[in-house]
Amino acid sequence: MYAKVIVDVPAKQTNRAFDYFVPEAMRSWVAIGSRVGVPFGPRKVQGFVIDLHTRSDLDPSKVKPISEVMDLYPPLTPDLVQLAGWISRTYLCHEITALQAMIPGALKAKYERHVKAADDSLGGNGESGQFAMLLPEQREMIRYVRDKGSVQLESLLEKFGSDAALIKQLMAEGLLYEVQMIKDRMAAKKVLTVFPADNAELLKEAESQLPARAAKQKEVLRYLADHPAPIKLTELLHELGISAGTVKSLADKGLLTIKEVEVFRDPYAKRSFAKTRPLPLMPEQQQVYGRISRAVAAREHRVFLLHGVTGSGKTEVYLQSIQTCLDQGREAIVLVPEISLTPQMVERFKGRFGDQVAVLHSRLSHGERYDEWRKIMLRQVSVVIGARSAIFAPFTKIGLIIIDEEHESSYKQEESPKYHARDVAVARASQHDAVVVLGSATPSLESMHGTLAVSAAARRAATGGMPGGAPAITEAGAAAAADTALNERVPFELLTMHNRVEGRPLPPVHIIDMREELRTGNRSMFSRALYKAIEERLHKKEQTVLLLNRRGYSTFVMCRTCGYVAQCPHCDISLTFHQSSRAIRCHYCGYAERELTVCPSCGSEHIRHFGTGTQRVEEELGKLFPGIRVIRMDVDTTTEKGSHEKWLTMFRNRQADVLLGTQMVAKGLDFPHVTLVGALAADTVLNLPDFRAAERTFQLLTQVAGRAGRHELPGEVFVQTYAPEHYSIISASRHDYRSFIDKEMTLRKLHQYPPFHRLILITLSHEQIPLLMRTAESMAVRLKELAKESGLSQVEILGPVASPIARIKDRYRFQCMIKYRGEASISGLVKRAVASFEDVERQHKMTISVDVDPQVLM
Ligand SMILES: Nc1ncnc2c1ncn2[C@@H]1O[C@H](COP(=O)(O)OP(=O)(O)OP(=O)(O)O)[C@@H](O)[C@H]1O
Ligand SMILES: [Zn+2]
Ligand SMILES: [Zn+2]
Repeated sequence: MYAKVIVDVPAKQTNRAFDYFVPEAMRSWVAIGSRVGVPFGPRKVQGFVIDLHTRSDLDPSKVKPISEVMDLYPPLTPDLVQLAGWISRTYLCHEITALQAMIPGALKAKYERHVKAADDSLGGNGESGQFAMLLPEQREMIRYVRDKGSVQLESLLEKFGSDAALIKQLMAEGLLYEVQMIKDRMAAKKVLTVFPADNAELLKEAESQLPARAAKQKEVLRYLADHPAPIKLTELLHELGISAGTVKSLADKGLLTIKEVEVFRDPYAKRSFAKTRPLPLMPEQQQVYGRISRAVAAREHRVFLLHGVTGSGKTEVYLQSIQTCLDQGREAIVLVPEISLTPQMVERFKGRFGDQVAVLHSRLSHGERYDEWRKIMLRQVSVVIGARSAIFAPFTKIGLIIIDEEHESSYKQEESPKYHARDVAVARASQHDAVVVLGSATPSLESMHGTLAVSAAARRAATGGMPGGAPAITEAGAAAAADTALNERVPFELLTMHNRVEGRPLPPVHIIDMREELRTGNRSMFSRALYKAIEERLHKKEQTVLLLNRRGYSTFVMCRTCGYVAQCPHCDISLTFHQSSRAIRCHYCGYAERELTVCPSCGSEHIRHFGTGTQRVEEELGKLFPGIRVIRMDVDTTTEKGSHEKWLTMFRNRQADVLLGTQMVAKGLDFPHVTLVGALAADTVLNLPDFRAAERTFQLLTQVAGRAGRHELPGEVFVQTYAPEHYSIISASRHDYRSFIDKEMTLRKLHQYPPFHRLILITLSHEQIPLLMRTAESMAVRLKELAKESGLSQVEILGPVASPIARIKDRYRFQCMIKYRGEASISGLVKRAVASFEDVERQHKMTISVDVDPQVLM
């Protein structure tokens, strides 16, 4: 039997499967999705089996055998392996990178360098010849390595005073040689557990026969007869105040056994979740639930876009739809944005489905994540809730995939593989004939466009070709054929919930023109109206949420005398001030220096951090309302594990009057006493050079406004802005998604932006501008040539231009943008263009990165 293996060497030359022989003894363990260790050149590397064959096209004598199988059960399912191929072709990344993204960090291979001694290292006749010529220390080393079999290089260096030259010499002479070992980063956690003999009578009898001086042993036996369940060794010792020796001697007598048992690190072990029952649904919820659950029951691959206003009860619809899915014996995946993966959200799912739920998010430790993932592997759970990468949960019978807040840009991964979880979800659901629900109060333009694409898809199906009849450049062969099914997009079906639960009204939103405030002499960051509203809430003991959108509003450091702005010496961006460390820091490369007290340019002392940081808002609140209790949530206050949870619990328990924060306070929160929401600077995002600026502004304002008045108490919202006439702000203030989407769609179409045109961003970076510019120029030329050659008329190549952030870590950056229309896959074209620059990449250390459907254009 032969295996096709993708090896853990992310490079263009190795981005294909290699054939390996599967030795007889391993046959029952090797399957598609297995992790294996294989010889690769002089080294041993980890790889994934993506296919199995009875024969190989290569000369059998040249095919090397697999050296080890890493797991008892393959960590990837066959459908995930297929999906990885699709991801690598769709997002133009190495297949190994896609496969690695699907397993938890704990399973990523750790390569250890070990040293072994050559068989004849002691010389032909004992310790003579070559050996005798060595330094005493070197002889000592060889003996040591021989004794141990193999020694990790670092520990050898440590033991022998870290003189690498001595070891190098031994290697050069062939007396020692290096081998590579593959280790997991993390192992399953095991604890010693005591299993009493299962016959209580036997234990009692043994107890009575033991001599009186064995009092401790007698006590253990009595305890175990009364508590026949297995117990952790440490617990037993603690419970009875005895030593391990006592238990050991009972084990020797065969009255109990001590075994290592796997335990799961459970981040929620100490929490209990009150069991909840399905709520009777509101009429709109009932309708939507009916549509979804019928599709789930019919096992049809369908995609629903659920547009439900804030507080319309989308979560309850998700929960009941999942129940339908579980009732069929199938599994469900729920994706939520990282920042809204709050305890409150987890509680709702754990409360309904209890131990059937696994939770995957980045705040878990490596070990906790690994254990949650293993619960999925071992089929101990049937629901997983998690951030982006939870879409790769190794379930085998998926019936339903839910993406909450589907418009969130965090569903796009910014590093390779640069996949969009929404698109991956649709592809994965099609593999399982599963239903996808995309939920949001502010659906993205891309998804809304998906609901309009019905007729286009129907047309394409009829003609069997690509739009406009242009031939698509895709890859030849079986891979492309395998992708066709995953690329086939079903039209999205729009479901709408216009009303909040119990007919509660959406809160009135007041737009405050901050220019007007300034003209009439108010220089504070709070408008008079918002000030009054907060005062009123304090008086009535109701709560306030304040949003300060930090994006585009960095707390940069500026000299008020000469205008000097502190910049990173390695990147073209300004340094930002960090209160906790009193340092100024670069967000891109981590460069940091101490806070400035005098201007390095003019010597003035009037240099300070600028921009309205949450910190300054907190200070000002304290001045305006003495005694006010404020909880501040931003990157500085939420780095500590569990801090997020702590702040929100405090706020829910009404231990604070104001919750002040960045985007993280805008989503998902559901607190009954919040009656006021203030957005302090609504328009900061509008100034970013990003065609999605208006969409982001509308979404953020709608979401944060949605935090007010969700329960009995009516709410009210104030939006402070310098751009009160902007349509995104006006539409958000009227809760008018329709008018926003119409206007925005028209503009996108006019300017040929997504969702009407699609984008691929190619970024090149290098330390020297001339070479970079030349390469970027020829990249654009090459792309144009290829587009022309293949007769793709609807492809436009823009650039090259300097990237908005023109330098990062001392490397300059240029970009080319490809704009194209329709569903035509032009990935083959881009791949060929990039491939023709392989030599430049290698020789000159040029970096070329490709981002398909980019979310960030910097
Ligand atoms: N059928 C129902 N009957 C009574 N209360 C309900 C019902 N459905 C939902 N609720 C309650 O209404 C509130 C709002 O629901 P939920 O948080 O699910 O809204 P949502 O649509 O997810 O809102 P958002 O998009 O703002 O997060 C919650 O407190 C929820 O418990
Ligand atoms: Zn100055
Ligand atoms: Zn920097």
